[in-house]
Amino acid sequence: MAFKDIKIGFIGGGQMAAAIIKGLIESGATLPENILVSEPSSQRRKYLEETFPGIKVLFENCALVKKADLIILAVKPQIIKEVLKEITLCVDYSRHLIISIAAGIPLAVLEKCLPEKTRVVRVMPNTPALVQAGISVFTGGRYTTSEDLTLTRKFLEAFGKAVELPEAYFDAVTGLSGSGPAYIATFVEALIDAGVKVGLPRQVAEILAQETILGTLKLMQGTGKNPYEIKSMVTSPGGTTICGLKALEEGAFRATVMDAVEEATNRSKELTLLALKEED
Ligand SMILES: NC(=O)C1=CN([C@@H]2O[C@H](COP(=O)(O)OP(=O)(O)OC[C@H]3O[C@@H](n4cnc5c(N)ncnc54)[C@H](O)[C@@H]3O)[C@@H](O)[C@H]2O)C=CC1
Ligand SMILES: O=C(O)[C@@H]1CCC=N1
Repeated sequence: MAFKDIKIGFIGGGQMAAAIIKGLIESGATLPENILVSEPSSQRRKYLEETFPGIKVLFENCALVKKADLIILAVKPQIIKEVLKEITLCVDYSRHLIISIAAGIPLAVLEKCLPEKTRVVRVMPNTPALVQAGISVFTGGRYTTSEDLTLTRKFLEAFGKAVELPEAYFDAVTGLSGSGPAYIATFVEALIDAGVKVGLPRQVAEILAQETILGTLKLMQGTGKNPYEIKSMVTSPGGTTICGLKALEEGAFRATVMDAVEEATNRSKELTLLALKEED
């Protein structure tokens, strides 16, 4: 079946589902008519209908499963088992491919809660999907075929880049790229406040902070230079930048960033342990 003919059903129409839906529609990968979402909140259903004209928004998860080929589990990890229990009778392993984006929920748990032989893929996307600049990591389960993985890649590449990795990396991936947009946004916010602190009007600080981050990444990608080389290009002996860098070192900037990624990774591991423990 061509990708454009596949019915894509999202269970849960929150932040991440909406980011992916916007990416899918704006990239032209599929038509709004091929997208379905099941969502219990009436306010959210109204928002989705108004934001993405043409998509089908439902209340019931099983009704969605019956109408879709590719099912995206986009609910919070804490309720995923409840949702799996609800849909398991409606899942047809020969028709459906299930993609879970839930942080910390391992394939083993997903497969155990679904009918035998169900083809399941675990994905960790991130919010830049909203503007087709996402980075997603995926891994196939026990029953996925190479066609399923090709289809998954096609789906993910509609809203950014996709990398296939073993499941053992998923907690670390969640800590880095899954949660990463929040760290970067916090850094941008800090730069803006810093600009205001040294006397810049806030609007000026906003544009300078954003363009500096965007420009530095483009510089890195455009020249192929590594972060150390980019840093050296800016840092003259006895100049201004080295004084700023010293302050970052005194504030343990790099250790703090490492701690942030490690804490998020550990939380992902905790969610996994919790999901596995409930299995006993
Ligand atoms: N927000 C992010 O940056 C990322 C989120 N994720 C994962 O995506 C999943 C969704 O996260 P968000 O979109 O941030 O959460 P969210 O809270 O914005 O969305 C979850 C949606 O599920 C709906 N929902 C609640 N109970 C439901 C049920 N029984 N059946 C169907 N829908 C139900 C909620 O009303 C809500 O709209 C989580 O598992 C999270 O770990 C993964 C990568 C990045
Ligand atoms: O904070 C969360 O739970 C989700 C998972 C990855 C990014 N955000």
